[in-house]
Amino acid sequence: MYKYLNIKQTPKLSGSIEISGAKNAALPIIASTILAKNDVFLTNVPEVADVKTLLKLFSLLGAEYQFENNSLKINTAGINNTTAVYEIVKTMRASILVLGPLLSRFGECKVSLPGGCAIGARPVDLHLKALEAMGAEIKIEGGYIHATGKLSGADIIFDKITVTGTENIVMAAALAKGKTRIINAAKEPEVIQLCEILQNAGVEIEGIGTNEIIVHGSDGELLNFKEERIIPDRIEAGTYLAAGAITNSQITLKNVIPAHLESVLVKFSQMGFKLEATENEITIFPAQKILPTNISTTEFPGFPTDMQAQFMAIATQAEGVSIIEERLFENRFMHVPELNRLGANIKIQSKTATIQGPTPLVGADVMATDLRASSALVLAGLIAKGETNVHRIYHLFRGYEKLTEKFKALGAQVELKDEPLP
Ligand SMILES: CC(=O)N[C@H]1[C@@H](OP(=O)(O)OP(=O)(O)OC[C@H]2O[C@@H](n3ccc(=O)[nH]c3=O)[C@H](O)[C@@H]2O)O[C@H](CO)[C@@H](O)[C@@H]1O
Ligand SMILES: C=C(OP(=O)(O)O)C(=O)O
Repeated sequence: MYKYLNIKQTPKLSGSIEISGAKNAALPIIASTILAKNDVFLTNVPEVADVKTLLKLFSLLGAEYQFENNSLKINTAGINNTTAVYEIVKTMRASILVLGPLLSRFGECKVSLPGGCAIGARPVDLHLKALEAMGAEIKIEGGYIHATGKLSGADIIFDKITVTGTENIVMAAALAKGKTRIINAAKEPEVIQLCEILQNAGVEIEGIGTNEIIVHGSDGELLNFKEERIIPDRIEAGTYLAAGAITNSQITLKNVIPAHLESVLVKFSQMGFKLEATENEITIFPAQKILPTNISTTEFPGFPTDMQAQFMAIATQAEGVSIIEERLFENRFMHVPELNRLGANIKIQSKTATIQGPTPLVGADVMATDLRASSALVLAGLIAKGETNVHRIYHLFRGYEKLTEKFKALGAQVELKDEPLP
């Protein structure tokens, strides 16, 4: 039975919540355990659908794990199958993250080619070209990437900055023979944590957190992982701050790293919200007047595309015209027609959305189309008059742990309900 999320208008939120571990850090780090020779212990692992999907894939490959209370113990010694099947990859594109480590450990693997998704075409050509430069032979057969060969270090120049592309090549390079130089590498905190964990496991890596990473490969020797704690989810944190902002309330988030949210915090303060941050907490305070904003999404440390939809929801309540440009994904405005159904006045021209605020919102039935688009609809539902029902919410559970519990803890009236049969 499918569920939908019923949200009743909530004039004010209050209180505090804990932010979970980052989905986009946990996924590559779990993938990297393919390179381990020992049991790996990870804590602060979010219990979200994407993590469970990756673990299901690991079971199919022959790995063993225990996952309880956000702690994961994983052993990949028993991997005896190197095919990531379509049935898994179609539900989660990030499955592509097993390509680099499987190939570097086993010299052969097959990974279903991820198709496009709701936010764009999202090719993986840059991952494949980089692996070819390291000596892999890549064939596309029956919808699968079939990669073979022993990897050697190489100079890789990414034509575009790619997060999972950088992660795949760092993992491939960790076991390759010789030195791999990745130029135009991604600098996201999740990429940094993956590099640091591999470094703690014995791989020499230079330039972590810069756009040129150098990995000295172990030439096939498996790694000795330490126990590691997944960093807090900066996008989950940004989403709850956006809930504070759209309801113009004071709320506090615990277990966050404010430095990972700098570009997002700057936009909140430009919109009139006061913020206070300590080492691992952030409090947002109401604005006297919500000001319009101009946002252009870009790679870290710029404004993240994964926060674009949430800011669009807030911009519907700003006094004036906001302009939001989406520069990373060509189809990441699927929330716009749904926000307009709630009463927003948003026009799209090519990569740019123009939001005329403030517009009163009125509850309606709306459809979630992808993870962050869904969260923008939940935010809008908090302030929409009456009740809003967000359908297809399985998207939300890909990336938000204990979503209803956390919103309820902040005083929101949200309920999961069973979809009535047609
Ligand atoms: C699991 C994970 O960490 N997902 C994040 C990751 O996705 P993901 O790693 O898939 O995103 P990329 O950084 O690779 O994509 C950036 C741009 O490069 C393009 N591209 C990428 C690879 C390639 O081989 N060819 C190519 O053309 C993409 O289509 C996109 O236009 O970074 C995105 C950008 O910050 C975030 O929105 C996602 O939440
Ligand atoms: C786009 C996202 O995830 P993915 O890359 O897994 O689709 C996201 O986390 O917002």
